[in-house]
Amino acid sequence: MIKVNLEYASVDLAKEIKDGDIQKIDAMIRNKTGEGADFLGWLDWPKNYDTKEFNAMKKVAKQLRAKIDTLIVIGIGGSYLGTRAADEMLRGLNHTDKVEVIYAGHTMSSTYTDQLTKYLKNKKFGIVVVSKSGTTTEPGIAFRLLENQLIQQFGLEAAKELIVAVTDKAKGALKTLADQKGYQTFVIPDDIGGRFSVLTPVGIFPLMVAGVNTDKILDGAKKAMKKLAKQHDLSNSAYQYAAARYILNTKHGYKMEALVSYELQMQLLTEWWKQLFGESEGKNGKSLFPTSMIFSTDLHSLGQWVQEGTRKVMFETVIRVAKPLADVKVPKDKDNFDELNYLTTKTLHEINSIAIEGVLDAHVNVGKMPNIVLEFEKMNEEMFGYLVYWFELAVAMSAYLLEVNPFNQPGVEVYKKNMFKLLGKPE
Ligand SMILES: O=P(O)(O)OC[C@H]1O[C@H](O)[C@H](O)[C@@H](O)[C@@H]1O
Repeated sequence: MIKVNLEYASVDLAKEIKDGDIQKIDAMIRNKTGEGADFLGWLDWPKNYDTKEFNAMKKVAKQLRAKIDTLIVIGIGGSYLGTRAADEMLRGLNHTDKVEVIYAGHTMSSTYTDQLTKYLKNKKFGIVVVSKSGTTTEPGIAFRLLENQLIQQFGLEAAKELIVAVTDKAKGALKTLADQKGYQTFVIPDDIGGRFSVLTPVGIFPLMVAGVNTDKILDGAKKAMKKLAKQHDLSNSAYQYAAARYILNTKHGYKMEALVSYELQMQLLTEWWKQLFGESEGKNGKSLFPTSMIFSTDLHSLGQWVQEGTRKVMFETVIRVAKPLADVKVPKDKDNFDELNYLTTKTLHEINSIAIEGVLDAHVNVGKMPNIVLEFEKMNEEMFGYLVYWFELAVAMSAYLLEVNPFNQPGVEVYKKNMFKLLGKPE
């Protein structure tokens, strides 16, 4: 379902990396002998997840969905980006669905929070609050505010049916609070870190409430798991991608990778990818800075920089989708004042695909910017599950190639400590 095309990348895997090194790291991942191996629960998750819990989630999600018109998903980082990535990629602007999903707790903006609380005054809303640690400040504040509002609007008893928490099985303030107040909880497994957790209740439960077919997402992930588990060397496409970006970074001197999609509805997917790669690899003074662009949108802003700005700093990784969720025809117009009739023999997706060809040529051959092309078969639920698993395996390989632990994020604590000190948080 994903092919890595290195035709435009100026990388020769056979010459620039030893297949033996890839095989060694693959064995380290599979045998769980590398640094951070306690957090490899995602590796077998598509076959190991608890179907009983998933059936219970389906039931609760159905009940909640029947009661609300708006779902507030509270969470930050790995506790929200994957859900929103799937929601936007799969549902997008599909307002025919009965539940609108709004995200909170990923910001401390007072303006956003105030606007949200006002917007919810006339809504029948429910809350899914997600936090692995159960102690993160942003979702904590958002939950305190919105829980209060929900209780005021619908009463204490109703709150027990309108609020669900996804958190650690035993520890953290959120778990204590949910148990004390009688809110339903679902579990984030101990051995799966936040940014690897979208296929656990973290992403799956809110997506169920949103009406997304999560069985298909998990089918896609299982497909990826099965296929990639058989390929221990550079025949594995996730490893090809990891190796190519590693070579561009460490041997050709590139410092940044921009993930580019021509699908507007993959914008949040690129945000999810940024956390996955940024937190997994940005350690010990190493790794590429992960950034992203949406084309053709950003060709009209950053396109100039990409074409002619500083060279040898950034390369692009382009997602090319073969089959979109839907396609549109450009209509014929008898007057043709806008002079677009020449496009009416093509669909919008065909035009978008031709744009990719033109841009690749401009950026690679004229602009001398390497491009890795990721060929995605389609853009549906199955594909979402597949690509999540695929990128997770790729980042594990990629971080181990850099000799960093893919599964911790010690640097994130530095700002938090400062902030808590300044805020006078009790020890
Ligand atoms: O799920 P939580 O414990 O609330 O954490 C949410 C996020 O915040 C932290 O600061 C971490 O750096 C992220 O990896 C994590 O995804």
